[in-house]
Amino acid sequence: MKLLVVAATAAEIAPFLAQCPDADVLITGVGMVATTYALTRRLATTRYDLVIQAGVGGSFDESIPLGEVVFVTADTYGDLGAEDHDEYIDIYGLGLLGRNDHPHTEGMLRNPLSAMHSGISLRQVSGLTVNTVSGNATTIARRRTQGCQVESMEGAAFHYVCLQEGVPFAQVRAISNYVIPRDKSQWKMKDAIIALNNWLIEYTRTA
Ligand SMILES: O=C(O)c1cccc(C(=O)CC[C@H]2O[C@@H](n3cnc4c(=O)[nH]cnc43)[C@H](O)[C@@H]2O)c1
Repeated sequence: MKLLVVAATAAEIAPFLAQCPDADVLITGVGMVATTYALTRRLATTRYDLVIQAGVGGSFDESIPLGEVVFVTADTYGDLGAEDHDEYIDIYGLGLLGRNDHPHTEGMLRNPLSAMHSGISLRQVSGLTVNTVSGNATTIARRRTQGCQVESMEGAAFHYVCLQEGVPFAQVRAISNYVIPRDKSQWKMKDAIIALNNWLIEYTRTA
C-alpha cells in the first residue's frame, strides 16, 4: 500500500521518523493554510492509497483520557464566519457556503469510511479546526456548542483537500490537552507524542 504520513510539525512524529526513515512523509507546517498548500502540492504529483494525518490535539470531552489516540472521522471549521457583537455566525449561517456543498455534508467534512479503514480500531470522534487555539471561557463555551469532541489547527483542511482529490484518508490524533482556559502546565504533550507514534509505527508496520 502506498502510504503518506502528514504532520504539522516534525516534532509530533519524531519517533516514527527515527524508526521508519524511508517512510513517505510530508511536514506541512501548522494551520489550515500551510496544510492546504503543502498537501495539495504533493497530491498533484503523487497518488497514494491512503494519507494519514498524525498529530496532537485538544479534547472538549474530558472522558477521553489524555494520551489516548483517536480517529477523527468528521471535521469542521471553528472560526470561519463572522462575529455579530457577542454572537458568532458560522460560514453556513452567513449563507456563504451551503451545508451540503461538496465536499461538505451537513456542515461537516466527513471521511467516507471504507474497508480500508477497518484496521484503525480507535475511538471515532468529530473534530473542530481553529486558527486560534481555544483559551478563554467565552470562546470555549461557544465552540462547545458546535458539538465536536476534539480541536486541532489542521484537521478540516486535511479533510477538505483529501475529499476534493478523492484520496482515502485518516486523521489520527493523540490528545495532548483538554480544551480549557489556557494552562500549558496541564498539557501532556510528551505522553501524547509517544502514544501517537507507538500507534503510527504499529499501524504502518502492518498496513
Ligand atoms: O503554546 C501553545 O499555546 C500551543 C497551542 C497549540 C499547539 C501548540 C503546539 O505546540 C502543537 C502544535 C499542534 O497542536 C495541535 N493542538 C494541540 N492541542 C490543541 C488544541 O487544544 N487546540 C487546537 N490545536 C491543538 C494543533 O493542531 C497544532 O498543529 C502550542
